[in-house]
Amino acid sequence: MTRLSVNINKIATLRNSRGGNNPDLIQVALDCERFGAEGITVHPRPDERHIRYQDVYDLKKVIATEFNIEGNPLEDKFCELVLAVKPAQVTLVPDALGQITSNHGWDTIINKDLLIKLIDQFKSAGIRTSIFVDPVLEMIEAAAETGTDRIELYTEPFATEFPTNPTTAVAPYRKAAFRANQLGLEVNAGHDLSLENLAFFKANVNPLHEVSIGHALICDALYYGLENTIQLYKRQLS
Ligand SMILES: CC(=O)[C@@H](O)[C@H](O)COP(=O)(O)O
Ligand SMILES: NCC(=O)COP(=O)(O)O
Repeated sequence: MTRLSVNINKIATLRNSRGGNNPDLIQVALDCERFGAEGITVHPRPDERHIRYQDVYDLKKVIATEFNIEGNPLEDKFCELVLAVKPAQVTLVPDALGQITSNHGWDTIINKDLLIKLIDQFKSAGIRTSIFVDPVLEMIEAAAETGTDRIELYTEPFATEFPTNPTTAVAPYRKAAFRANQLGLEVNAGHDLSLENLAFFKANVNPLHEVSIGHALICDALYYGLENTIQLYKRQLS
């Protein structure tokens, strides 16, 4: 089974654009769960341009499915936030300050000692860990040596190449998931997954424990409505 975790960053972007509380992030998270989402993902950034740190504390109080917090552990408040909130999962992402969106995975070889320390800290607090990586075998092998529970495969390159050459686009991900599985790592995936490319990705990448999807899903919800959209995405994963 592949779980669908809905990333609600874009709901917070819309809310923040007018300074009030419309749409209500907490209500949207609860509705995503009611409509079938198996998890909620947020990726707070230091500029709080979408998810605010306070949102993360507020969400934790109400979320009944799996709460996944993504972010860079080198940012000032990130580790403190995650350790206080204790989500089901933390996904470590090596984004630079001010980056528009995530655009690469960790170099798990160069950062291995740092990652070992962080993973130990989060796992000791009972939080499942995931490391955001490109589908490169050496990076996955080094990730396994950090003690992490999972990796999250960064899927933007797949999504970009998918329309012209789906088989070539998915090949590195298929190999990466296979190797991760051999090493005892569970596999998540995310970034630019969509209604168009998700079923093909799922059919080729095994095992796949969770996908986190935000941008395309929220765009689709403008046309199909949130409930229908979540059901459409879940159908791609069944
Ligand atoms: C790690 C990842 O791929 C997503 O969390 C993505 O970076 C979402 O962040 P933004 O919504 O800020 O683009
Ligand atoms: N981890 C990926 C994620 O949470 C959502 O990425 P996107 O669907 O907004 O590109």
